[in-house]
Amino acid sequence: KKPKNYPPGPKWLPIIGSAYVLLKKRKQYRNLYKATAVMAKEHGPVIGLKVGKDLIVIVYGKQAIREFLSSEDLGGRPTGPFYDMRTWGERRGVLLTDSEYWQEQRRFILRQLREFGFGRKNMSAMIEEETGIMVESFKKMLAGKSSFTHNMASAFSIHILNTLWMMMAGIRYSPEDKNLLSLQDILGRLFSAVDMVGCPFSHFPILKFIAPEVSGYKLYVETHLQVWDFLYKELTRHKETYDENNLRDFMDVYLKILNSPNRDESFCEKQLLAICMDMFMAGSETTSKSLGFCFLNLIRYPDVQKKAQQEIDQVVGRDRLPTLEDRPKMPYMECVVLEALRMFSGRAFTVPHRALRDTHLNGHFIPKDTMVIANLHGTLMGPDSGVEEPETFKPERYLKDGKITLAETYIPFGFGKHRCLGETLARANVFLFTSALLQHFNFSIPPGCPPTTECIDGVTPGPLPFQALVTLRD
Ligand code: HEM
Repeated sequence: KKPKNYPPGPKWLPIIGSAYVLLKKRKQYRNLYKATAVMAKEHGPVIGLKVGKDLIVIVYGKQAIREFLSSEDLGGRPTGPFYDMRTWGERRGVLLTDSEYWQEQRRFILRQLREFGFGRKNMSAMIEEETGIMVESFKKMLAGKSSFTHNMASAFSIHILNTLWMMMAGIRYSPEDKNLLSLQDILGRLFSAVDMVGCPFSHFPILKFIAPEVSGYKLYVETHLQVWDFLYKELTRHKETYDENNLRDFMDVYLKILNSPNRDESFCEKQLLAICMDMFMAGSETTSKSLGFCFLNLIRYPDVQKKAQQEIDQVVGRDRLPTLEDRPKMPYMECVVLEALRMFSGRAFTVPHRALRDTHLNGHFIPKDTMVIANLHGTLMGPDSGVEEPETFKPERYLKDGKITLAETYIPFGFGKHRCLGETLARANVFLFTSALLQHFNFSIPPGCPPTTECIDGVTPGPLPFQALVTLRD
């Protein structure tokens, strides 16, 4: 039965609840973010759903999103068979990262990542090396000609995986390496098996038993195990080569804590693997798809590209790659990054939260354990976002008198207790990859191949494959 004053939403049918409306609308609008934006028009900024056994609330619109992300009561993380590490943690007997544990781990991760990867110097050098590799591989693809066409929607994923894996385990693979390609493949399959608002088998647990293949359960378990094994092998290697006086990466710093006698109980080996898994899940597709949106728009808006290149030429020149030290002198490029992030997050959702106790949102009752998730389209592109022509790629919108000014509604990384941990790394990656490529190449629409602006529906929406004509700059 619907709880009293539960947020308005489509009618509930027995057993399936409102899943059928969500599915129908999703099919009609081809994207979950569009479907839920339309539902917000019908029902208001807080939409109450029931999918199978789960209560799910979707939040849309700038004010409701602010209230949601500021709420302590809504600061839990989902439990149960779900997209993140917990499911797989449960099977493996991990200490569940419920809210308190997570906040402790979160503080630790942020502190340590500042040293291995997020600290300005290390991070810049690490990403620059990778951008250099990407520029060289593009030059190879020219094969003596002045231009070639390339699918830019998926061009970045291997390189972004490398930057993440460098930070976690100190390993850089060559772009053709078997291990790296297999990791990319496994993660890709894992993403296709899950969904931001859960998977069929999490809402209808019986599907696990009666339809393991069709419900996606089998694929989900298999791919999780593969990533787990990949991480576990590396952890074993780290333990064998560990040297207390030479901490190489995030795994080593965590091992140091594990070796100390008075460590807190939330620290354990499985927790470390779970964090690595989370970082792959949260950091790989998000960053590479933001870069995909960036280049999709750079070919659609050649004037923006030209302006960015002028700034790069002026500040960096052509003799060395751009670094993070150049960033304060490149406000236009910085705005290109901000706009690319808006294009990505404006079609995405926050991570799912869970109501820790009975509470209220926007005047409606939210029972304990309801899953709550925000559609960021509401605050970054929606009608009340305050963003003019939200579908237009316009870096200038952030520049006021030569200074970058961000509106309160600009929250591509969320905010509050679950604010993105990887913001610094993600922004550095988008900045350095985009400026290094623009420094060396022009990108344009190949004759007769206009790109589509439709995007892939899924956990993280990305541009559909599109070709760019890549030409060496003179
Ligand atoms: C362009 C790239 C990225 C975007 C747009 C992005 C965006 C977000 C958003 C919107 C959230 C949810 C905030 C909330 O629910 O309140 C989030 C959470 C998170 N992100 Fe990112 N992210 C990006 C890259 C990364 C990277 C590179 C990493 C890791 C290295 C990362 C790690 C995380 C983690 C661990 C969380 C969960 C935090 C928590 O629950 O406490 N993200 N991100």
